[in-house]
Amino acid sequence: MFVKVCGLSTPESVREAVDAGADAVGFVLTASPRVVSPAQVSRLLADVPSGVAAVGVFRHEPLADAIAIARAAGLEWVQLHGDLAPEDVTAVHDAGMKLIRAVTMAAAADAFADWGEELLLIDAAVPGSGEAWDYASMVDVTALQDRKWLLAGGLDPANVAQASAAAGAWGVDVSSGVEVSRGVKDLAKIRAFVKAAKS
Ligand SMILES: O=C(O)c1ccccc1N[C@@H]1O[C@H](COP(=O)(O)O)[C@@H](O)[C@H]1O
Repeated sequence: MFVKVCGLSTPESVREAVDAGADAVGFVLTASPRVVSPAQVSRLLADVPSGVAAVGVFRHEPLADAIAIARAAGLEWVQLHGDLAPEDVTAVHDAGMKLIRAVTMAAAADAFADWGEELLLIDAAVPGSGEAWDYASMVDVTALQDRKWLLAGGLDPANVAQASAAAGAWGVDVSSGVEVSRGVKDLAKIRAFVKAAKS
């Protein structure tokens, strides 16, 4: 199970996620209680080994701005929430970056199709809200069969194993469920989440 831990803003939380076995770490570069600056991300990357994907998270920014900000931060991955078109996937790749394309669980069926992105992420209606949803509703979506896709929204150490199995997800992504309060990560929960997801 691929595990991404998102909304990291301190060296301690980055090190905990990496040591626990996370496959990807996320840095929020858009309006959020978890927002970090590109300069902060550059410093946090010192604790991310080459085998772990470091992802810049954006929502509603113009694509060119997101790419420029991610590049300034030293990131090779972007996670884009908001309205995207298939051409945007090409534009991210043309910029030499990899893409997590984020859609909500209520998106039109076409949004679940393979547009060529590295990973698809299926989230609650409001990203980063900690809101759980009907994960099992994804298990029969034909477009997701044999796809690399991440489940997100309302996951935590207690529900991640059951939720990912119910959805048929290839991986998971978490933010709120590993926090002690909004925007403040709980190191023990990060470790417990990765362990539960990979168990
Ligand atoms: O975490 C945020 O604040 C955020 C803001 C804007 C876009 C995406 C954001 N995070 C993503 O939301 C989910 C985590 O949701 P939850 O908090 O665990 O319910 C994950 O995909 C994050 O990358």
